[in-house]
Amino acid sequence: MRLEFRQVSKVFGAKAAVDNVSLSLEGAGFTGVIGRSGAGKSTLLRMINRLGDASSGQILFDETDILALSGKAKRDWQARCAMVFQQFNLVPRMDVASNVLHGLLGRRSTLSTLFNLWTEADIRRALEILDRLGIAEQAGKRAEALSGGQQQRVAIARALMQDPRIILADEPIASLDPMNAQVVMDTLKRIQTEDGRMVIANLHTLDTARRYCDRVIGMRDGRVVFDGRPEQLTTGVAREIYGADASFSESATSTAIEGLGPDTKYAAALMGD
Ligand SMILES: Nc1ncnc2c1ncn2[C@@H]1O[C@H](COP(=O)(O)OP(=O)(O)OP(=O)(O)O)[C@@H](O)[C@H]1O
Repeated sequence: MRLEFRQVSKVFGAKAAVDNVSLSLEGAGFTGVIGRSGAGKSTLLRMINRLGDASSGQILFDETDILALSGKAKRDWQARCAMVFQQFNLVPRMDVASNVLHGLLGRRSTLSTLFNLWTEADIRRALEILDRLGIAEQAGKRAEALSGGQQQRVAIARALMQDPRIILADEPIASLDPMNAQVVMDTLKRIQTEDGRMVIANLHTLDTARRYCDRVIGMRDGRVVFDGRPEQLTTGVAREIYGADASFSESATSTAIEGLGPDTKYAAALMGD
């Protein structure tokens, strides 16, 4: 599988949130997109599954121009590239299993959705996915009763229900404590390596990008300013991506997954959040 951006831009008013980006992703890798707040990471991701349309350029998936899709073809594409969000976007009062089954929305008739007419096979699959992600025992609970890390795993389970080729994760761990962040990142890594899905994740910390990604894309002011392997992501390169001055410190972008990290408020301030 191949996802290719050809001179893609997205303009809001006079501002180019994404500015003439060309890049190509091949196969089932784990790609991290990093950059300070406002660099254009979310805008880039949202264009892939057509949550936001590009102003110009082309995005090709295996030679299909996905920006030209409409109607059913567009909905089918959106099911093939599922999105996971920072705030999980679950239905809080609904039980976990139903939240997962809602991943099938768009593939079913409105009527069967309205009356919760899931097939037995669908329900079995939802439970299998929850089991695989280690949260089967939560299936009957309301989503809002779960911890943030568990909720994000439910969101990933909902995404998997669509059997997507691509998983787009927009700051999937930004609202989680270090322990839960690690569980969620491990989960994303597993479904990339075990299932052969392409994962593209916007990440706000360098150590996470280094630890989980095969490839890192650095964005600054809408442009791709770095595209390489995690080991090429030196402190100097990071400084260029984040545009930080001499006070930039590598550890300031750490999530402290290992429990050694810095004050994350300081990191957020440094990156302009
Ligand atoms: N709907 C919109 N209307 C106007 N401007 C927008 C809109 N969405 C994004 N922008 C602008 O586009 C730029 C890129 O935003 P984007 O959210 O893609 O950045 P980001 O790197 O994901 O940042 P963050 O980490 O804060 O989410 C920002 O300057 C932002 O203000």
